[in-house]
Amino acid sequence: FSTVANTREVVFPLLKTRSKDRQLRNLKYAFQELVETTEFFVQNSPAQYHDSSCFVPAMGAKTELQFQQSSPTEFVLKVNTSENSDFGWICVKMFEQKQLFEDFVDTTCLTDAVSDHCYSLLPYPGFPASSAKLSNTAQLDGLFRGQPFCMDELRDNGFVVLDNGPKSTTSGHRLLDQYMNEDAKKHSSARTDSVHFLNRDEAKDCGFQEHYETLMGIASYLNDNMDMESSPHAPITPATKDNPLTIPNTIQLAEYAENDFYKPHSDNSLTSEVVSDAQNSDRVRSNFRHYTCILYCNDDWEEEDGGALRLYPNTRNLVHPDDAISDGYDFIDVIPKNGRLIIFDSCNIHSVEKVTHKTKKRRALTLWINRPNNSGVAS
Ligand SMILES: O=C(O)CCC(=O)C(=O)O
Ligand SMILES: [Fe+2]
Repeated sequence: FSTVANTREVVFPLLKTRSKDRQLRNLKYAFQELVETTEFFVQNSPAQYHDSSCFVPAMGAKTELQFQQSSPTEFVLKVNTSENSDFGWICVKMFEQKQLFEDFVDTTCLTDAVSDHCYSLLPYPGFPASSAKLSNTAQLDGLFRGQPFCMDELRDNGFVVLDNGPKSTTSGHRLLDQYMNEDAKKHSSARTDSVHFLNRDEAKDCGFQEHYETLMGIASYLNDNMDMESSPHAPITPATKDNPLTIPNTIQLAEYAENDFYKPHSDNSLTSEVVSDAQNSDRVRSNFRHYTCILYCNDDWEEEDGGALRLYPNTRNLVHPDDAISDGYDFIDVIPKNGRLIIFDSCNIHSVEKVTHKTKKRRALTLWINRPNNSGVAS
């Protein structure tokens, strides 16, 4: 798509058909159906209706759309807005109904506009950490008190492993497994596990309420208990009152079966953009994630079963995750034992080594704690 003054457009190549006339007529009907079935769009006036034009009330009456033939081989969606994000939203709405158009035009150009739009949106900043309505603060206190220097460890080393988190049972694991279907499978070259985002009710239904609340409670605990003075060795700046940690409302359930893996990556990578502020030579971060918290739920997992979490503690400034391996950075292997909880700096590179056991499932519940203020994300 291109920008011409205040008109932005998406050009749809017409698919080759025998009946051009019918194709063009059907495209106009498709657009009318889009306008009629999506409240986001409203027809301009009955008189103009046959022009396939409409407006978008949510964006002010001035944002007008036209959908028309622009050449013998192309149809074009024209949007007269100066706002890139308005244009992006319109493409998203059209994408949601793209089956209306698919038989007549190639909609790939829409996919590009939608993904550009999604990447341009700021990540969601999360809810206040104190909004976690906990029924088990005692449990959380116990978790951290069992390891008196865990806050210092987290601050100074960028990770801490706690072994007294809630444990789960085989019958509970079976309930979690119900969420793993073909849709949950990650068909990606970077990772092959299956994932589902569990909300509070789902966690409760499976008997994982304590797991959910423990994970959700960590951010509030860190806000209250972490030493606000930054240590000279600290790889991470701790949260402060001005830059508190926040939480989402779901936790990721991920399952790895035999041969599943997750290649080295950062949960909050550096983008190729460089911060313009001369005082800060860091590049722009891709999201608000500050700490990754993972709680493992596995029946007797052993080292020889594979599936270790391999964490490279001093790699938060690497742009290319594979450099952690090729440049020989130090790493630790964390065996995903039942009830084990790891908290680490989300910027550090880590991987899940290939699961080698033939039948065991490797389950992990992950919560990403955000720090939206002063995060390094470009605004
Ligand atoms: O399950 C793990 O140990 C790590 C998973 C992970 O890196 C992720 O989901 O981003
Ligand atoms: Fe990760």
